[in-house]
Parts: sequence; structure tokens; C-alpha cells
Amino acid sequence: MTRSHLELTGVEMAFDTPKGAFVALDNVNLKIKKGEFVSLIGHSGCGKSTVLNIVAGLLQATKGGCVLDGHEVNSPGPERAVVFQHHALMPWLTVYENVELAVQQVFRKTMSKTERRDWIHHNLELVNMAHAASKRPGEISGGMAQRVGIARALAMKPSVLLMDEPFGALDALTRAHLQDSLMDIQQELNNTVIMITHDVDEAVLLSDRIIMMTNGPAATVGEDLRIELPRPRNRVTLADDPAYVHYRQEVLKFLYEKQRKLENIAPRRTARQAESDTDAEPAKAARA
Ligand SMILES: Nc1ncnc2c1ncn2[C@@H]1O[C@H](COP(=O)(O)OP(=O)(O)OP(=O)(O)O)[C@@H](O)[C@H]1O
Repeated sequence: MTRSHLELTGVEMAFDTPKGAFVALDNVNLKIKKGEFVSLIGHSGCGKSTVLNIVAGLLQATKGGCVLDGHEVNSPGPERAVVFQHHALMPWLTVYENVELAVQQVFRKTMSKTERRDWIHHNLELVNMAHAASKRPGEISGGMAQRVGIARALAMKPSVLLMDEPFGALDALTRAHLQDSLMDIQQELNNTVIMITHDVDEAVLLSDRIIMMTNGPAATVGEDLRIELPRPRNRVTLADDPAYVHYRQEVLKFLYEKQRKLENIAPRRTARQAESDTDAEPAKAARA
């Protein structure tokens, strides 16, 4: 039997708040294969970052847990590199030194100084940033800084790359360039990627699977859509591809019909429940 590469089982996440426990996630189950590109999509506040943070080891689930290659995840580790929406580079270090910091942390004992230098340059070249190695974050654009953040993550040779809206703060053109680079890099390295996005086109273009999350509180996996578009993928030719259009519509339907309706029903139902409501009317509305 082949074991899953990454597995979330029965994950519940309850946060302590002044008003009591707030259950953000309830019974999240997810199995991810080595090399899969998985996107998490869902309305704001549904719990996507919470899922990512549990996999990163930055948060500990209150029930259930995450297992990577047979090992329980309960703290951060270099085999799970995180790329945030805002690059989080050290402003006083150069581009080269920012990547070096991560490389030192992981490979100080296993790579010679020359090997480390070549490895840093290799990763900067992967994201087309070798030319700016001696610049500081304040001297480069947001898109360039985000490239460095990706190079820094890749340079740790993570088996899982976790990305929280990595292109969310970028203009459309830079975003498209970086999406294309990420597809090329991932095809070359075969990293497992979990990416949070709010962009339906980005999710369909990049992913092997799109995990659509229900609205919180107590959010869970609503639908799991497999994107069977051949690779390499080209955004221009895909735009008119009937399969691409279909996948896109499936995600939009989930977000703006299925989840929107449930959202709208909830307050009405609560008010009526006080007067001993039955489920008949909300159920009818959800089917409409
Ligand atoms: N430390 C915390 N304490 C209390 N509540 C929290 C905490 N962290 C997250 N939450 C709540 O848990 C829910 C899920 O938050 P999360 O950040 O995971 O959502 P998200 O889907 O990533 O949102 P967005 O798309 O807006 O970034 C939200 O209601 C949020 O307010």
C-alpha cells in the first residue's frame, strides 16, 4: 500500500477568544501526493491560512493532525518552506544574503562554502534574479522581491512548498510572469505545493487539484476538484479551452452560488430557529 506523502486527518482548530472557543476548522481531511500542486480556495476568513499554518507547524490542531512522509508535524521545519504574500526579506541584507541565510540554516554542515555559493546563484537564476544579487530589498520592485522570497524557499530544497497568496500583492503582468515561472520550476523540481489563492484563474492554471473550503466557522473541505489539463500549460491557449472554462465555472459556482447561498441563509435560519424553526425552508433555498 502506498502511503500518502502529506495527510491531514480529522483536523479541528479551535482558537481561544474572550468569548470562548472559536472553532475555525472542523474535520478537515486531505491527502496529497508527492509532487501535486494543490490550491486552497474559499471565501475570506474560512480558514485557508489556518490549514497552511498547521501544515507549516506554526499552529497545532486541537484535534487530529498532519503527517508528512510518516512523521507527525508539530513544529516548523526546513522541509516545509513558506512563501508569504509579502516577501518578508531582511531589509538590511542583500538579495544574495537573504537566500544565503536560509541556505546556511539548512546546509551549513552538508555543503562546502563553494557549493553553497553555487547553490544560491542557481536558485536566484531559477527566478531570474541573479543579476540583482547585490541589491537590497528596498532597491528592487515588489515582484522582484517576491521572486527572491521564492528562491529563498526553494533553496532550502523543501519537499513541500507552502504559499499563502504569494502573488496577491502584485500587478497583473508581474503576477502572470511569476505564475509561469512557478509552473516551470515546479515541473523541473517536482515539489509538492500547497498554495492559497483568491484568484480562480490562477488556481485552475496552476493546480492539479483545487480544494474548495466551505465558509467558516467550522469550515471544512467542500469540494475537491481535479484539474486534468495537460502540462506544460499555456494561459493564452487555455483561455478558450472548453475543459479550462468548465473547471473555472465549477469553482465560481462553488464560491458564488453554493457558498454564497449558505451564507445568506444562515442569519435567517438562526432568527427563525428561536421560534422553533424547521429545516424545510433553508433546504429549499439551498437547492434553488
Ligand atoms: N489566533 C486566532 N485567534 C482567534 N481567531 C482566529 C485566529 N486566527 C484565525 N482566527 C479566525 O479563524 C478564521 C479563519 O482564519 P484564516 O486566517 O485561516 O482565514 P483565511 O481563509 O485564510 O482568510 P483570508 O482569505 O481573509 O486570509 C477567521 O474567522 C479568523 O478570524
